[in-house]
Amino acid sequence: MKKVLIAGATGAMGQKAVALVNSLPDVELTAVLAPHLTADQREQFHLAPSVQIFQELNQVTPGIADIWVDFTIPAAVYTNVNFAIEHHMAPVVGTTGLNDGQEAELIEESKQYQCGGLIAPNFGMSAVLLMKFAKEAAKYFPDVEIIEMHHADKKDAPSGTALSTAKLIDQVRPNHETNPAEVTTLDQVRGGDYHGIKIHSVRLPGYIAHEQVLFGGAGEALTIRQDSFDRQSFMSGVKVALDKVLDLKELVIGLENIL
Ligand SMILES: NC(=O)C1=CN([C@@H]2O[C@H](COP(=O)(O)OP(=O)(O)OC[C@H]3O[C@@H](n4cnc5c(N)ncnc54)[C@H](OP(=O)(O)O)[C@@H]3O)[C@@H](O)[C@H]2O)C=CC1
Ligand SMILES: O=C(O)C1=N[C@H](C(=O)O)C[C@H](O)C1
Repeated sequence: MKKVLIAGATGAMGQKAVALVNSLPDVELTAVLAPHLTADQREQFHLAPSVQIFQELNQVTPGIADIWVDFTIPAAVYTNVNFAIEHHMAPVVGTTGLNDGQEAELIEESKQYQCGGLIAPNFGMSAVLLMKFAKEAAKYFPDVEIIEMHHADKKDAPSGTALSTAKLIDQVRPNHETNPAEVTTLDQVRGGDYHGIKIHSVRLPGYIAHEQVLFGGAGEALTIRQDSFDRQSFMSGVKVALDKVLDLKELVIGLENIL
């Protein structure tokens, strides 16, 4: 039986992850890390009496879990994953906000501690495929912009998925010309800029998680879009990660690399 700790267990994604782990025969939820969770809220968050509740990272008992699932906040994820690796808990990370330098450090650390893990900016199959298709299309359409649309409570912008999409496109797209005569009359109206790829972040109630990649060419355009209408859709990817993470030799970035 694989033992699992869920960090962020009371959040929108954490609650889905608790339900997933509770439903699987070969994994056991042994602990949660949740800053404001108290013992009298166990039932509300579907936590068995055996599940240890930790409100602070430094209270977490080494050996309490084999796998560390993280759906927390950008400000906490680096410290959490660092702690998980140092205590031989294989991280399965959905939390966004790690920068390239932090990811590189965590990969090195995972090698040093011989602790495999996965960081997936998106556990949904539609987003994984969108990124793959966008990378392919960018070889032929160097002019591209990304629009990501999320629920109004999302704490970070751009989304981790949009940033990953831009990085994948940047790896393959040929040089392209931007319009040198462009004038803007409103601050940041052209969106954020990742190596010349514009990213536009929309935050609205009613939305969950959606992304469009728009490619423009001479007399034609290609639009690739994915929609996550329900957070349950991310759980098939989390399940794959739970199945495979203990076999990984180091920290891997991207669900597509373990499918
Ligand atoms: N990879 C993927 O497929 C997906 C990734 N995400 C990402 O997952 C993350 C969480 O999203 P979501 O569930 O919607 O966010 P929520 O705001 O609903 O949940 C965040 C949770 O983290 C908890 N938390 C805050 N600080 C800490 C800490 N230091 N240690 C442990 N827990 C902490 C919060 O507790 P409290 O409220 O008590 O402060 C809350 O329960 C985001 O980064 C989001 O982008 C989201 C969807 C899919
Ligand atoms: O905060 C969210 O909701 C999501 N976050 C991830 C991201 O930033 O890409 C994944 C998905 O878009 C949902």
